[in-house]
Amino acid sequence: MTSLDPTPDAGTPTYPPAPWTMDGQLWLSLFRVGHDVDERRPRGVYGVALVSYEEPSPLTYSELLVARVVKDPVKAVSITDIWVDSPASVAGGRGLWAIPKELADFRRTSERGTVRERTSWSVDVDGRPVVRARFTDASHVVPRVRFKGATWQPPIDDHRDPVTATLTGSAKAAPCRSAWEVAPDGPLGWLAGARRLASFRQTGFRMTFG
Ligand SMILES: CC(=O)CC(=O)O
Repeated sequence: MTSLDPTPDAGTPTYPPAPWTMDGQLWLSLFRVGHDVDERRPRGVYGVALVSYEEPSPLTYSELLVARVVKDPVKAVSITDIWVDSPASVAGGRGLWAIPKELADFRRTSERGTVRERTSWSVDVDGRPVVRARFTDASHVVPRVRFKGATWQPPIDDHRDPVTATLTGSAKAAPCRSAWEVAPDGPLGWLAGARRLASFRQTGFRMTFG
């Protein structure tokens, strides 16, 4: 895998060139936020996902992201908040696609029975909780389905214009049970009172992004 140094500055982590073909697993819940939070976070439905990017992905890391669907100027998902535990992923996400990644600490434990799997996640920033979440699912027994979509991100850092990126892939996907605790005084405190609508798990996804 070749790497790109996004700027001539020493100190910026190198990252793989786009597109990234990523393998992993994902846990997603949809929440309805009943009030406008700020300009980037109007009232509406938000997806909150925990993702584990695994071998043979060109970068392996854990991720917490919050996103909503936008229709203008394109129909796409726009990520409002995102943390990962890989400095190279932060640099690549920001440099290639204007995805506003920051660093956090992640812990995940999983227990698999004959059919069901139970997974717990915790995410902290600077030693302070952001979210805790628990899931129970059986997605590893369902057939694989294809998905495709796009992200649209307003400019950050050195970007002058919004950035759109496409994604296509497949995964075993099924509804799951979830329980979330969002730290009310943490960076996602604006989600703390939101109503959970549904939860899904993707096992064994492979997607090409960008
Ligand atoms: C390719 C990516 O940037 C995926 C992600 O980390 O959100």
